[in-house]
Amino acid sequence: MSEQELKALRVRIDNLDEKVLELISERARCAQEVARVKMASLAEGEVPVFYRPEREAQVLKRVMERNKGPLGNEEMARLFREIMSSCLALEQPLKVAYLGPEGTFTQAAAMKHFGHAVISKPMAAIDEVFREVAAGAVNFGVVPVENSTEGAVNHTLDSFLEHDMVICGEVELRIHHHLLVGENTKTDSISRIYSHAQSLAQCRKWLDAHYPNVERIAVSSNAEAAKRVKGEWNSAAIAGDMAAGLYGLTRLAEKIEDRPDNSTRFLMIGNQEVPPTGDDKTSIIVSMSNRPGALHELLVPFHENGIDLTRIETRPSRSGKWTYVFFIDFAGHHRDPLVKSVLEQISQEAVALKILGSYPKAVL
Ligand SMILES: O=C(O)C(=O)C[C@]1(C(=O)O)C=C[C@@H](O)C=C1
Repeated sequence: MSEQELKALRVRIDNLDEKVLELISERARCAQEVARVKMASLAEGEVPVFYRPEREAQVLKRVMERNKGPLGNEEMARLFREIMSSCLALEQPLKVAYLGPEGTFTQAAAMKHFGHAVISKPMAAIDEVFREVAAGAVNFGVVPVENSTEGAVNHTLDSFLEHDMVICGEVELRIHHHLLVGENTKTDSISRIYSHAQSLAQCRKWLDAHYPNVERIAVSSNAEAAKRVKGEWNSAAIAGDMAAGLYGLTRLAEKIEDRPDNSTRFLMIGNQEVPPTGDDKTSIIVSMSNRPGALHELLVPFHENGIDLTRIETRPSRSGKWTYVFFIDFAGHHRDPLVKSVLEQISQEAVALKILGSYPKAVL
């Protein structure tokens, strides 16, 4: 390519950037107008709801449907995700608590769902995220709920039994783990590897093969593991890209998770009910009396009405020995007539039924 060609293309890019800039600014002014309309149409005592997850899901889907490339759909939606995040911040800057410290996969999930224009607050434990939301100190919380290799995150499920929370979104994140070391690490003398228990489990086979005699130490998060390694010469951490960047560690081995499709699903929790989008999921907790056939009775209405169950998890209930509650996720919104009738049937058989929330299926 000649210098002249390059120069001409850069002039074209500059011109296009000016147009993109003007269009983004126009969109942002439009969002400010939306905020004004929302404020003007409030009934007395009503609080404005600026964040609209159902609308955001619609916008992102539309972008993906209309995208003609060469950028991929996900890439394009990610750009629009950030534009919308900044537009919302003009209306109201959202405060979001997540399972910290900084650099965790939960923080990455929060950014993937809300974009970067939020005020984010790392919390030391899952229960603290729930409490922060319940206290109204933040608008939303982000917690992990299940991993494709290791299964349920029980702390999260149990926290739903203790707090009245509304699930208003979900996000899935591909989890890549790396073996990380600091500048001073003697890589041939590694005698301990730190990580969160779930991550150690997700890399068990790799560790057995490559570091069979090295002590594995479970700590509160991957980011905490990365932080410890920074100051030690004989240790390594298993953590992701965000933690590596934050604590200045380098990758001794990349993508060491045993399953290449290793993914974690996260939930957004708050107090806001989300209207239907036509492509939603609902999460419920049900407790049944301890008698033969109870689980069967619970599942039949879903089957008979053709409702797709996406997940069922059992946890000990807090109210008696050897009694259980079921966490169930299924396709549909609790306001859909079919779902409504299934929930009515179940509530006739159940000891208790609680709708945790209906929310748009993850778009990104
Ligand atoms: O449509 C709205 O209600 C808006 O506030 C606008 C907008 C957007 O930028 O598109 C911003 C924030 C909401 O969460 C959803 C969408």
